[in-house]
Amino acid sequence: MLNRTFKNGTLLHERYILKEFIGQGSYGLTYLALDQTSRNIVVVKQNRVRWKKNSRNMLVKEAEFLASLQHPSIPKFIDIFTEKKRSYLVMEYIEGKNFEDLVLSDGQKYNEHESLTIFSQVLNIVKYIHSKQINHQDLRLPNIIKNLNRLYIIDFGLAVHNKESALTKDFESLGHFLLFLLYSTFEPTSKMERCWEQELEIQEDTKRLIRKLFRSDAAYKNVDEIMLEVKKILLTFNDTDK
Ligand SMILES: Nc1ncnc2c1ncn2[C@@H]1O[C@H](COP(=O)(O)OP(=O)(O)OP(=O)(O)O)[C@@H](O)[C@H]1O
Repeated sequence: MLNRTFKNGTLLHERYILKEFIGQGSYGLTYLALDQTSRNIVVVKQNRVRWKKNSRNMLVKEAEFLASLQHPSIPKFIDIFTEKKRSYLVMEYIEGKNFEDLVLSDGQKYNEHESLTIFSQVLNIVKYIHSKQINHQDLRLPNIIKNLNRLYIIDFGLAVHNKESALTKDFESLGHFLLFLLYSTFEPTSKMERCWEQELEIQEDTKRLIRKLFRSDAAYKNVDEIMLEVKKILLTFNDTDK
C-alpha cells in the first residue's frame, strides 16, 4: 500500500514518536506525535507518496507559510525533514474543537450577538494573515478551532500569496462561517425551504454584511472594512439581546 499509515510508536527523525493517526488531508497523512525534545504533543504531516513531487511542494509551501506567521492563534512551525524518501512537516498541536463539531455534534448554539462576536475574533486572525500578504483559501468550519482560551485557524495547505481571487474566496468562506453560526439557533417553522434571508431573524445590517461577503466583485476591499461594520452592528445590541 502506498499510503499505509505508520504504527503508533514509530520514531521519526530520531525525535518524534508517532502516537495517533488523526486524518488524511489533501496531500498527505496527519499524526499526533510526542516531540522528545520539547516533550510536547505535536502534529506531523507526511506527504502522499502517490503524487510525490507535487505533495512535497505543497508540504514545503505550507511550512513556509507557517514559518512566516507568528500569531498565538496560528499553529507554530516546528520542523521539516525528509526521511526514507518521504517529507514531513511538524507543527504545534492546537487543542480544541472545530466549529462544525461544536454545533453539529455538541449542539452549541450562538445567538446573533455571540455569532458576530466569534466572527470578529476570526476576522482578527484573518486580518493578521492578510497583513503578511497571505490568503488562507480554506477557511472552512473544520479549520476554525475553539478552546477555552481562544480561537485558532489551522491548515495552511491551500494558502497562497496575495491574489485577488483568493481574497474573494476568503471573504466568501467567512460569509459561510457566519451564516453557519447564525443557523445554530434556527428552528424551522415550516417544511418549506426558504432562502437564508427569509429564514433567519437577524438585523438587516447583518444580512447586508453577509450579502456583501458573498459578492464576487469584492465588495469589501480588506478585513478592516468588514471589522468596522461588525463593530457598528455589535454596538446596536441592547444588554437583553446579548
Ligand atoms: N495544527 C493542528 N492542530 C490540531 N489538529 C490539526 C492540526 N492540523 C491538522 N489538524 C487536524 O488533523 C486532521 C487532518 O488534517 P489535514 O490538514 O491533514 O487534513 P484535512 O483538513 O482533514 O483535509 P484537507 O487538507 O483536505 O483540508 C484534521 O482533523 C485537522 O483538524
